[in-house]
Amino acid sequence: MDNNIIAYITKVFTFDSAHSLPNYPGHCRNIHGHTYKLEVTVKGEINNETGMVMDFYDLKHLVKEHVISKLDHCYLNDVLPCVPTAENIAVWICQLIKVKSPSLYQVKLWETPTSCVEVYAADV
Ligand SMILES: Nc1nc2c(c(=O)[nH]1)N=C([C@H](O)[C@H](O)COP(=O)(O)OP(=O)(O)OP(=O)(O)O)CN2
Ligand SMILES: [Zn+2]
Repeated sequence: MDNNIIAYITKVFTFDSAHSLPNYPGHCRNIHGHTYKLEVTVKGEINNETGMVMDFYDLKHLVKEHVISKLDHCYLNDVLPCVPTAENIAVWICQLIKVKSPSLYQVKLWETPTSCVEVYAADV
């Protein structure tokens, strides 16, 4: 394969967390839980020797160690320094991963099966 070919690889995770949205004009101001689905995308050149942008194994362990372990079965209001909306959680995750992996491209966070947010590493 020629070098310099760019690809985007994505690893998918789930975690269960509780949160509440203070001052929200509805029942989401009460503590409730979600099974969040997290999609982490890394962009890079396909390495000629490995045939990979990044080993899925390495991406999995990076995200589990630095993100999932901090959020799973936790009360997000106690973890994040801001209101734990889907948007803020995704930005927080994106910043954490970007420090560890500069080739991070995008974080997509599903709060419910019908509600998601996308944050691009270039924007945080
Ligand atoms: N922009 C945002 N809006 C809302 C957020 C958020 O994080 N960002 N969060 C909530 C609630 O926490 C909760 O997620 C409710 O979301 P919603 O999509 O309304 O959930 P439903 O189960 O009611 O979804 P349906 O599929 O439409 O039944 C609220 N808003
Ligand atoms: Zn919620």
